[in-house]
Amino acid sequence: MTHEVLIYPDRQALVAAAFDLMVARIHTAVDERQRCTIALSGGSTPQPLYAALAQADLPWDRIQIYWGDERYVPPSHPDSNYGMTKRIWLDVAPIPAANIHPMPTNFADPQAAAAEYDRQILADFGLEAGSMPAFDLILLGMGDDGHTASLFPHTAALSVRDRLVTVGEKDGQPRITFTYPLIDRARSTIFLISGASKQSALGEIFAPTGDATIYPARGIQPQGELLWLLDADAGKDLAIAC
Ligand SMILES: O=C1O[C@H](COP(=O)(O)O)[C@@H](O)[C@H](O)[C@H]1O
Repeated sequence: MTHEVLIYPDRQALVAAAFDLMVARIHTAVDERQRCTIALSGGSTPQPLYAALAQADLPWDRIQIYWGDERYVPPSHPDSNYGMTKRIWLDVAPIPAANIHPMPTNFADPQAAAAEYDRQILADFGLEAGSMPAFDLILLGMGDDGHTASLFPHTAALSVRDRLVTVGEKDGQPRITFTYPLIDRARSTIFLISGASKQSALGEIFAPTGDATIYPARGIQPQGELLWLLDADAGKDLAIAC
């Protein structure tokens, strides 16, 4: 399977490439399986991509949208990954409401929220407990510290192998996150990474040896396609290290 690093001159070119790749993966999935299951990242980097997708002519009724991680806040909170995506993309595109599957953040115990999303995904995919579904496309970002989804350095979520979804933690605050095994089952995993602040973590992630508990994005080892899309600011000097 393809594992590739692609470096684009600037953020605009990065977003254009990610848009073309996502549109192509959506059409392939719909042609082959009559639907496309996508898990999205949050944060700032994918926002222009989501704005572009909002205007795209896509088979919206065939697209099922999930999130790979979420901050434990209500959808109306400025930090909500779902809230951001809704405003920029999902409120604009003609996607049926039933095809949008935000992570729950209304349980008193975030573990219960993670368990509920796990259950929902299995039910939506028509699978039994203990199965690991294959998303058609998982979009990932990466923080300056090398975290991806809400798999943060030195946290318990990094060791969870028996569930689809678990509780992550950032600075003592809970997050909900896909686990490594669920991400690794995806048919296509696309990292979207922009900006010079990501250079140092990327250097560690692409070093021949290293520790995924320090740089969690290093632990992503999908059996399907893996594409690292970087802009030149993020990928500076990386071609040498790869
Ligand atoms: O907290 C998060 O951060 C990462 C990276 O975000 P960015 O702002 O540096 O693009 C993101 O991928 C993740 O989904 C989000 O919850």
